[in-house]
This record gives sequence, structure tokens and C-alpha cells, in this order.
Amino acid sequence: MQATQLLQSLPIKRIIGTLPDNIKDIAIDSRNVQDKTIFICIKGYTVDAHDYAQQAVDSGATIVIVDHELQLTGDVAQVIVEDTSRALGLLSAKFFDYPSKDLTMFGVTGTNGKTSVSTMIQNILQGLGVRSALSGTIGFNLNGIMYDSTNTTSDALTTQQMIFRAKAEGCRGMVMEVSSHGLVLGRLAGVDFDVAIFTNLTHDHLDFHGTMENYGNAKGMLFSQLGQDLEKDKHAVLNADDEWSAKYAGLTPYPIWTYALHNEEATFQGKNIRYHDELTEFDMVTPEGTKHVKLQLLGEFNVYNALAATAALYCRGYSLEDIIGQLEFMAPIKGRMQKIETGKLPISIFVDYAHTPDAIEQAIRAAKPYAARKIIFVIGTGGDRDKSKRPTMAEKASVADYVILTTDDPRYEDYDSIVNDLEKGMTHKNYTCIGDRADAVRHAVDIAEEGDLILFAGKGHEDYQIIENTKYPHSDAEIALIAAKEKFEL
Ligand SMILES: CC(=O)N[C@H]1[C@@H](OP(=O)(O)OP(=O)(O)OC[C@H]2O[C@@H](n3ccc(=O)[nH]c3=O)[C@H](O)[C@@H]2O)O[C@H](CO)[C@@H](O)[C@@H]1O[C@H](C)C(=O)N[C@@H](C)C(=O)N[C@H](CCC(=O)O)C(=O)O
Ligand SMILES: Nc1ncnc2c1ncn2[C@@H]1O[C@H](COP(=O)(O)OP(=O)(O)OP(=O)(O)O)[C@@H](O)[C@H]1O
Repeated sequence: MQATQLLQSLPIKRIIGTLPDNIKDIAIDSRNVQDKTIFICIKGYTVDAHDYAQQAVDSGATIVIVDHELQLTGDVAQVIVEDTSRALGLLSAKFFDYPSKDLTMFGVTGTNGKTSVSTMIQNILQGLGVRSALSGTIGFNLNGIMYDSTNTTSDALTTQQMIFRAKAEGCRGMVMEVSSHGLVLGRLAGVDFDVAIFTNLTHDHLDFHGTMENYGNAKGMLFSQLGQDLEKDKHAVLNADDEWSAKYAGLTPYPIWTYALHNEEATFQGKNIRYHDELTEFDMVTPEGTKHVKLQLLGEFNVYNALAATAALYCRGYSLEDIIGQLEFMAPIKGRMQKIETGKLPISIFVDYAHTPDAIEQAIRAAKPYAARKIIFVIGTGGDRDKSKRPTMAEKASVADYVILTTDDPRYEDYDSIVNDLEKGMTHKNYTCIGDRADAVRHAVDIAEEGDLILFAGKGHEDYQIIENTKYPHSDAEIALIAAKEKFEL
């Protein structure tokens, strides 16, 4: 791409040196720079990439985007801008030629349920033969092939790259999990969403947002980001059981589709939920009458998620028969109320990703119909992240018969500091604190009796535990199965 053409999108303060004719690549990590790359220096939480500009030049960067002049040697032009993070959004979208405008883009935001709803939408699309992609917590799924990703919502460059790759692979749709960090930090700059979906808003991430008000307003940015071009076929899908939805409805001029379990006015409603061993049945009230739905997914929260996914596709013209047919076909989502195969063992084991107070409440409620006797609930929380939610997490966990408080990615924080914070919220005495998660898992099995259900929350699909900054292999299900087979001599 011509350098001058690329830079047209940018408010520039000053250029030092001579711009090259062409640019072949764009990078924000000096370790990924190759010949003829434009390198954008981002000030991060850990380091300032201005300090790596020389390294980028040595690797072949011919333009660096900076917020002040640097002393650099080599054949490079310095483009000085006010805000390099903002420049990153503008340049990334332009470099990949605004790929989102050529795909139907679904954005899913909310505290809990983003991965589940996104997975449902992509599965339905794929099942209907619509090539599609998904980016989120569990990775970047391109037409069924999974690639790793670090964040729920990736930086602006990775985001545009993923959408570009989806388009290049012939995808017609892409579903993105939209985190509040992603919205506030401009990671979604230039993404032209067609359908914005809201799941719910409850306590999380207050270390970053400060207050629930700020957190809620951050999520609302997805709905403002739909824009104002009323010639476009855009839609908002909102949870009518959540009070934030009324506010979000006011942020967009596009049609609003609501779903709920407890609001008779909602466009899509779930009624008469029945829980069976391996499936959940319910009646779905729709604009075309009441339909019967069978999900191979467990828990009330998955009824909410199925309603959200249905509304998101229905508003774009997919038929209810197609959507519901695909929903029924869908396999359980990894680590979301996932029933582990226990063979002849006399106990049940479930793995879930609940790591917020509301998700914990939902997960225990979801597990109840499957427990012949006690629910033993193992819950940890991450170190060096929102500490204010810890006591409320434990308070919600107190509904279980027995609770084991532990850690979930302690990072640099002490085990004791984490579990002591959790302990403050416990409302009954049937609990114990075990900082080491593997020991906590083994203890759960140790105390389990015939008919008990053990619910491991917080790790979900993850197969590691982060201690300091290293990922160590860890699987709640594997450790539990080994311990249980030994205990019950199977
Ligand atoms: C706190 C935070 O948001 N951190 C994000 C941030 O990292 P950072 O600011 O520490 O980056 P940094 O290491 O200082 O690097 C700054 C710049 O220098 C560059 N660099 C660095 C080293 C080098 O040798 N050369 C070089 O050029 C880096 O490429 C980068 O451009 O930028 C990284 C790259 O985009 C992100 O992966 C990282 O997310 C971390 C992993 C994270 O945990 N973020 C959480 C808070 C987050 O964003 N969570 C949300 C919500 C999840 C949910 O809903 O639960 C999410 O969307 O993931
Ligand atoms: N609609 C929902 N309402 C409340 N809780 C839910 C809902 N959907 C899922 N959960 C709970 O939240 C957990 C995480 O679900 P999911 O991964 O879909 O959410 P998420 O928003 O993607 O989370 P994160 O961004 O933290 O990865 C589930 O394991 C379940 O306990």
C-alpha cells in the first residue's frame, strides 16, 4: 500500500525524514517487524513501545508512528501524532480496507454469556452453510479452525487482521465478543457492527472501571457504535430482564429486539423450562407463535443465551425453523456447565466458567436439578484483578451445601490474600480454604459421598493456572477424575 495513501487517514502533527513509497505490513510489536513495516509505538501498562522503536527500525520498519520525536538511526520516517493508540485504530482499519463493511458483523457484550451466545450464533451460521468466524475468549475460530488469542477483544490491529482473514476466507458473517475493556481502549475502532447484542450487566472489572455506572456506560458504547445510517439493516438485541437495556435502547436509532424469561412484553420469551439429564427443554414465544425447543445445553442461563442468539439471527432474516433446528443440534460448549463423563463413578462432576458473583449464582442454580444429594462447590478467583467482587462471589457461593475457596490464576498475589478476601463473604460455616487449586480439587473428591455433585467454577475451558506470569498445566476435570477413580476404586 502507498504510504501517503495510508497516512491520509491520520491527523499528523509533523513528519521527520522522508516517507517511503510503499508499506508492506503494519505492526505494534517490535518482535514482529519485517521489511517495509509501519510500526506504531503504543504506551502500554507494562512498557512503552517508543523504547522499542530502534529495534523495529533495525528489523525493517520504514515508518514509525510516535507521539514525540525519537533519536533513531537508520532509514526511517517518524510521523508524530497526538495519540498513537488512536492512530492504531485508524491505520489498522485503513490498511485492511475496512473489511467489516463486507461481512455481517455481530457484536456480543455483557458481563456473562458472551462466549456462549457468540458460539451459538456462529454454530447456527455454520450449520446453515454460512461461512463465518468468531473471535473471543476461547480464541479465533475461522470456519471451524481455532487459533489462539490472548484477549476476549483483541487490540485494534489484531481485530482488523482477523476480520480481514475472515473476509479473505470467504466468510459472510463474523461474531465478536465485545468486552468493556475493548470498547474503552478503542480496540474496536472502525468495526462496523450490524447486530449488537447485550446479555446482562452485573459486578465485574471494577478495578478498571471504578463504578458500575462507568462499567455500564462502557458496554453502551457498542450500541452507539452501530451509528446513525438508517439505510442500513442494523439491529439491537437486548435482555428485557436487565434494567440497563432501557438505557442502551436509547443509544441507537435501529430496531430493538428484546428477549426475557420474566418480561411478558419481550419479543422472544422462554417459558416452561424443563431440565433433563442431558438436555433442557422450553417453549419459546416468538413473533411467529410459540415454538418448542430442546437444547443439549444445561442451565437456565443457557435459555437466555439461546433466546439472544435466536433474536440476533431472526432480525437478519434467518427463519425460526432453521435457527431452532440448529440450536437443537448444537453440542455443549466447552467449560460452560459441562457435565464430565464419569462412567461408573457414584458422583457427578460439572465444570463451569463462572467467575463473577452473578455467574456463580446462575451456575449453582443450574446445577441443582442434577444433584441427587449435596452440591460441593469449588470456587477461586484471580490474583491482581478486581478484588471488590471477592466477598460477593463467596456470598453467592454460600448457597451450595459445601464450599471450597481456592485460587484461579493467582498471578503474583499470595494464596492467603485471595482466599481470605473470599472468606469475608461466606454466610455459612460449611466451607474450607485451600489456596492450591489442585489440592482444593482433590479435597472436593475426598469429601464427596455417593450422589453428590461437585461443581468446579472459574476455569471452564482453560487448561492452565497462571502463577506469577507462567501458565502451568491444570485441569479440574482431569485431577478430579484421577482422584475419584482412586477413591471409589474404579
Ligand atoms: C491490562 C491490559 O489490558 N493489557 C493489555 C495490553 O498489555 P500491556 O499494556 O501490558 O502491553 P505492554 O506489554 O505494555 O506493551 C505495550 C506495547 O509495546 C509493544 N512491545 C512490547 C515488548 C517488546 O519487546 N516490543 C514491543 O513492541 C507491545 O506489542 C505493545 O504494543 O495490551 C496487550 C496487547 O494488546 C493485551 O494483550 C493486554 O491484555 C492483557 C493480557 C489483559 O489481561 N487484559 C485484560 C485486563 C483485558 O483486556 N480483559 C478484557 C476483558 C475480559 C473479560 O471480559 O473477562 C479483554 O477483552 O480481554
Ligand atoms: N446469560 C447468562 N447469564 C448469567 N450467567 C451466565 C450467562 N451465560 C453464562 N453464564 C455464566 O457465566 C460463565 C461464563 O460464560 P461465558 O463464557 O459465555 O461468558 P463470557 O461473558 O464470555 O465470560 P468472559 O468474558 O469472562 O469469558 C458460564 O460458565 C456461566 O456460569
